[in-house]
Amino acid sequence: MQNSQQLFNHAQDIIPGGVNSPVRAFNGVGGTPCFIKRAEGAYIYDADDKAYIDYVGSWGPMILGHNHPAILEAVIKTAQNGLSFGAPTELEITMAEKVKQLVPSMEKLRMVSSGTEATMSAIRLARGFTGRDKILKFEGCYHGHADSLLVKAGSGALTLGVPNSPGIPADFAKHTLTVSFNNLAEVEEIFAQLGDEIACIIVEPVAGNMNCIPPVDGFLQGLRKICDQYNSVLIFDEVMTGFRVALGGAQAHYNVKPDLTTLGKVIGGGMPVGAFGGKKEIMDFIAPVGPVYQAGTLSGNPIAMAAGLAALSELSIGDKHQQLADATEKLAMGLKAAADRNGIALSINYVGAMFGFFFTDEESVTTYEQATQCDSEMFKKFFHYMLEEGVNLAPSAFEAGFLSTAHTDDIIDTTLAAADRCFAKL
Ligand SMILES: NCC(=O)CCC(=O)O
Repeated sequence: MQNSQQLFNHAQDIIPGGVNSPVRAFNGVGGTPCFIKRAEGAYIYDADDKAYIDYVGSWGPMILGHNHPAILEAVIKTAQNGLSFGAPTELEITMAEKVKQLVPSMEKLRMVSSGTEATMSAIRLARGFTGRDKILKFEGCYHGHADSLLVKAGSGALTLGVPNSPGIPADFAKHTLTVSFNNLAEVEEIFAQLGDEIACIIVEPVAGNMNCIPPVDGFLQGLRKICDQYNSVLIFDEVMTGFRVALGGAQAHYNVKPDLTTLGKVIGGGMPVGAFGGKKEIMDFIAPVGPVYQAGTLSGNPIAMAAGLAALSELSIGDKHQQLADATEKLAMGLKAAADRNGIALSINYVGAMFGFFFTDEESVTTYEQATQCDSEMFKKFFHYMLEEGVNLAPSAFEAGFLSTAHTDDIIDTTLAAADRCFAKL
């Protein structure tokens, strides 16, 4: 059995950067990514059999912890009937009903195989429905890697310094307008000039791809009002926040109803799944009912539906989101206290089971500028000290952290004790 370093050396010969998605490559922090052998609950285990408390959670899906028995059982049982049919199944209806029950603004929805597919399809639908080409997004928000959306993008694109990726024709990118997150005045200004040409606003209601930046009071409500005024479609990209900041997502948490919602991550329980949906009249513009084309060989795949349904069902039992919010608050408050004890300036944001911390003197971080001006060298050091201590954080200062129901008080205490030692070393 090879260790992570040997595997990484080998992988780089045959896979670009040794990884199948750039955020895994440790570009933001340097060093060798941990190759993972297995995971259970709040822990992942690398090729050297070292255990880590995991705050990445496969970048979001693992809200019930890794390898949850109910999800595993659903996958195994469903797989025995065949892996894919390319024909409709009852499971897809059950899934659509479940999502609609939890996120009522999704009157009709369609399943896809990733968050990128969900946002790409939602954008096309908004354009087809309104007959307009321009879209509005926010700097530092990331909505997957479809062409129109890789403009001033967050996540790995921001970490690698390629928020405007080569390969996207200028003729495509020119239709994507960008303004500052949490700045309603800029949105109003651009709509005053071009409102009749803007098909939609797409926004992460809590920005999770430039660290973790919640919306300021009135921001999401303001976007709703502007879209109503100009007959533009309001799209909440809840790939990260869906079923995470509340059972009904950020739209339930902040009580703002979008026209369309995109989902991914938690909805697949760890399998490749995404979904988009919303108002009936808009969704009925999709083929085969309407003219806007969208399709997928593996869309609504039975194993993926079974895994996702098991995750959503399990998540609906009891008040898991209160437990998740309490655990996240304990972690956030504890990190802040540990930083204070060691004389380190730290600012923390958290909502539901999502958090981010910033090495900065600023009391609160609400903008892209603030997030990108934080001390990234300090983050790199802290990341590696924590990794040595057996705590796995997202390997970039621009990614939110995630908790799961498997993160018990004891596990958080262990994390905080490690953080205390790491802050002391900075
Ligand atoms: N913020 C990063 C993601 O959400 C996606 C993970 C990936 O790009 O691999």
